[in-house]
Amino acid sequence: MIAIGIPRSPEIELKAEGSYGSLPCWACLLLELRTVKAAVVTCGGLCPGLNSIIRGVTKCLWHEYGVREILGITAGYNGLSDPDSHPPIKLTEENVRDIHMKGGSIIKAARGGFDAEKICDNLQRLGITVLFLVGGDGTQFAGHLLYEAARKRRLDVSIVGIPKSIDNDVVLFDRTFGFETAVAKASEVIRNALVEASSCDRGVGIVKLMGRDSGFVAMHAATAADVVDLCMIPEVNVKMKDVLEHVDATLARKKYMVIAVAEGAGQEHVSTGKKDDTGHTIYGDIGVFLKDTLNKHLKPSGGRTFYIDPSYIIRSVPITPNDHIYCVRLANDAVHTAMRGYTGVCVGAMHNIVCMLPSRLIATGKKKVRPHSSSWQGCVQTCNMPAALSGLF
Ligand SMILES: Nc1ncnc2c1ncn2[C@@H]1O[C@H](COP(=O)(O)OP(=O)(O)O)[C@@H](O)[C@H]1O
Ligand SMILES: O=P(O)(O)OC[C@H]1O[C@](O)(COP(=O)(O)O)[C@@H](O)[C@@H]1O
Repeated sequence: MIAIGIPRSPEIELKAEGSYGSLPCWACLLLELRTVKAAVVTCGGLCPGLNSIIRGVTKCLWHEYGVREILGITAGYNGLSDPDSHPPIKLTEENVRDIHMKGGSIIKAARGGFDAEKICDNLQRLGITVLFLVGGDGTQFAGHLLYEAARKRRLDVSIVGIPKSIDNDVVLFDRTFGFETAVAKASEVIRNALVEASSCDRGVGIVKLMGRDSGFVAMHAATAADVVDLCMIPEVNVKMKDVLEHVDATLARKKYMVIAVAEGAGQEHVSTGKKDDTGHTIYGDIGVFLKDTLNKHLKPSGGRTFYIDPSYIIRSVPITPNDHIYCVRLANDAVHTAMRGYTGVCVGAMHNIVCMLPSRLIATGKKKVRPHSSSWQGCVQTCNMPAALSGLF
């Protein structure tokens, strides 16, 4: 594993030196293991693989370090700020044994509830010395704030983030866990849409996929399914006139077609101008807009749409085998990172090597599809989309 520009937690280093003179850190940690109390929390929306991460962290702590005090914090940051209302559960080697077989998070994932000072109080009160934060850029931003607050108090706690995003929109790291699973499920749904569309004269299957700000799921699923004629992503603005022309040309050629659209695509046509309580933009429904617009457009010629919105089905499925392997790797490396006293960091793969980076870097924004990239242009080519919809003009 590689550490990029990261100092070790000074508090932990000082203590180790004070207690054990010049013993190497690894040995110090082995001697300190009796005092380790770990906790893991899952924040934000669901994503395939959360249970694999919880299990991987628990098993690594249990078997590699002999840690027996492991808490699953329930309901995201709510459970850290207010553990009396959201009591933690004990994680053991036994009660996590088979949890990777199902989707979701056994400790529940949630938004809201972040309060750095209250969380520091509770970390002290519960005696937590190692904390794993599983969540997206928002969670890791909050994780950075928590690291700063803990540092000010000189709390002996290692805070290590494991970035999560079904949209694969986490910056700097190669990919997020769960993304491959989402693409596999989304491709399957796209093929269902093909069955409907192609079993009807002038049928148009529309599949709306997750991706508020980044179109990786739609792009990869469209490319992988290899039956899509139009893919729309948030990073590429399109004119409805060009969309309708492409629909007409495709139907004239094939008599049916399939559209994969990311939920954040085409917001210029459906913008609500509103934000929710947590400050996130409320997106207009591009899927329903496309369905209604195309139904109106196709009615005179006898065509129709088949609209599928599988969002929560996709993110609630169990993890695929390769993705599970990635989760185990991330979980193990997160544990090794924390047990060496690093804090305020996230772990993830860069060029397929698991690295740790300061959490504040992960929180600097969202990764986006680049319209000029070979991935997007490859998707455009696979879908046989015209230049006007390619994002190049
Ligand atoms: N700027 C912020 N300041 C404080 N807490 C935040 C901030 N952004 C996110 N959080 C906390 O992290 C949680 C998860 O963030 P969110 O953006 O909803 O999902 P994700 O982690 O998947 O990006 C939020 O509900 C909130 O508790
Ligand atoms: O309905 P919820 O739970 O607010 O979540 C919806 C959003 O979460 C996402 O799945 C993204 O979440 P992550 O990238 O953090 O996994 C979006 O694609 C979707 O719009």
